[in-house]
Amino acid sequence: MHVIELERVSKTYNNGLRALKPTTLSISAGSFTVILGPSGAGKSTLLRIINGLESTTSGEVTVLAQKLTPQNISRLRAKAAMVFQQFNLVGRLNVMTNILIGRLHYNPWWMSLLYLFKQQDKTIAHWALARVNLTTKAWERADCLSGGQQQRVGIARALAQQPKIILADEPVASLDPVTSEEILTLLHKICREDGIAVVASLHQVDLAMNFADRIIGLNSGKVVFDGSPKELGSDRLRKIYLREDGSIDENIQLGMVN
Ligand SMILES: Nc1ncnc2c1ncn2[C@@H]1O[C@H](COP(=O)(O)OP(=O)(O)OP(=O)(O)O)[C@@H](O)[C@H]1O
Repeated sequence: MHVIELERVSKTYNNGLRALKPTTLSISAGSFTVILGPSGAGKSTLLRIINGLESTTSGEVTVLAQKLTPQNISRLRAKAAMVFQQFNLVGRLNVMTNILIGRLHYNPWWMSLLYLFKQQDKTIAHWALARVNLTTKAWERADCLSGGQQQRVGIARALAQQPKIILADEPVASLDPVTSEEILTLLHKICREDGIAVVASLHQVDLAMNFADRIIGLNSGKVVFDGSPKELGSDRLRKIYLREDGSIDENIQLGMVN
């Protein structure tokens, strides 16, 4: 079953920049997909379109078998939770309240204004916190946690939405290599055990190779590779990271793949 389907979806920003060329692809339930590509390739644009945070210029987005429309966007957004590079926590609030923010989709707006939550929301938030192994930090201020712990809270907040999809926009870009590996291990475990499809954009090719079922390579808004890590040889990787002037992004270690 496909949880995400894009049919000739494109995006041109108001300044005329064509961030995504017509793209057709689908994502299977419970799969772990990594989007690779140089800076400015359109990775965030693609993720934000799936979540309805960015409008499309053309084409159709279908999430959980329903075409995205202004009428259903907030309901479907609850099922496609986002995880961000900068965690997007409210630093002055404690961890538990940050996780409960994931439940706001399900409550009336006036409850969210007052940070009021139902008992069921609290039960789900406790479960989500345990899922990321941070139960002992429930009442600490979010901005007192390490980067890795803050990202765990970001993942718990996403889980509190009870999503079918997690869209992670460079979830480890602000973390050291060991913590990055831990966070991706956690996302991978959640994907496998809870059957949640994860779509993550990454800059690290080695992590993509280790964790992805499928890699989508974007270059200048165009899908230039779509396959398993095994199929990603150095020639294909070069194609993903090729700049318009013919040079290759120097941060990419082409030796990582055969
Ligand atoms: N709101 C916007 N208005 C105009 N141009 C934008 C906007 N958002 C992104 N862009 C441009 O669209 C292109 C794709 O941006 P996007 O953020 O999707 O790339 P990315 O692959 O996620 O890059 P990075 O790895 O640096 O985050 C870039 O050239 C960017 O400057």
